Amino acid sequence: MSSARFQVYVTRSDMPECGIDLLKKECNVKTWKDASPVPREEFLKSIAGVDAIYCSLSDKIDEEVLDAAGPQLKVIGTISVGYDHIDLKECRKRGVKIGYTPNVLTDATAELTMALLLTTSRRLPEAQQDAKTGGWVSWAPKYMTGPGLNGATVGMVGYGRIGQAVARRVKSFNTAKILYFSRSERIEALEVGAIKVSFDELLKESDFVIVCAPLVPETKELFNKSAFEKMKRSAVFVNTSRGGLLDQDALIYALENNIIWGAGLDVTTPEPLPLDSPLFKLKNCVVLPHIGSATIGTRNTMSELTAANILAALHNAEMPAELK
Ligand SMILES: O=C(O)[C@H](O)CO
Repeated sequence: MSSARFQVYVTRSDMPECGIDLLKKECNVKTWKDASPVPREEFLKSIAGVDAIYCSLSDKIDEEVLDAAGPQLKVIGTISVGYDHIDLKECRKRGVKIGYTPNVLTDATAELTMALLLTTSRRLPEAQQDAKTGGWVSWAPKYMTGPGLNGATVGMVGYGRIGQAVARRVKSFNTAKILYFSRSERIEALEVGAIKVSFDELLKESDFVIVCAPLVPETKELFNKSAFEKMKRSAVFVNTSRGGLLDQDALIYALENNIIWGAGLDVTTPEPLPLDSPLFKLKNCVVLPHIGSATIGTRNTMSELTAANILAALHNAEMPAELK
């Protein structure tokens, strides 16, 4: 084999093999030995001289990492559609390309968003717990009741690929109205008759508020105390995007004081959420461990796309999914 094989560092040992195998055909692949995020010190030490880094959303890619890798670094491939863990400006400054995984996880994430919404609104964890522990005494008319989607107004915050896929699914539940808040008017909204409104109007009108917007400086802590106070007391809040879109303490306050009805979170700050977080103690909150895209097929496709992005960049070819 020629000595010109590319050097790639992979930040955990359990990345789906199909992508790693693609890389191995052409590259020397060095992988962190454990199925957990590589410790920072180890990461910085291990990437000196590499051409590419295959990382996940748990790895912060900043100036220090780029310095530690060195000027030959060509590409960062992240197995995620979110890129808030990467310093885009710094990458751009150094000509380091970024590959990510849009589109391929849209359906899986939309499915999980619906599952979380229904799990929260229909109180499934609480109901199962009750059934298992003797709380199910008899059928009772008000027992385990919660808000339904039929006839409801649903507000989508963010109307990109995932937001649209959620809206299509929501529509099939016979909702009365779908509202959305987004920087620009979205032509795709016509498909489900979604109406663009201001953020405040969405908060005021919606029975369900679903967050599908990316975490960027403009959306950081968009949901603060004042936002929760503008929502209906009967509202269900669902976030499958990033924990940083909300002030978590403000959400805890809103849930503890019945300012909103309930919340379903697939993302938190930090991740994993510490076991002593008040969110775990609240009956009106469902917390999942960031599993939006976790179908077997989706994760395999994400891994292959991450590898394809890296290989294309290494060969100076067009990347299948470059973050521009
Ligand atoms: O950004 C992403 O890709 C999701 O949050 C995890 O798959």
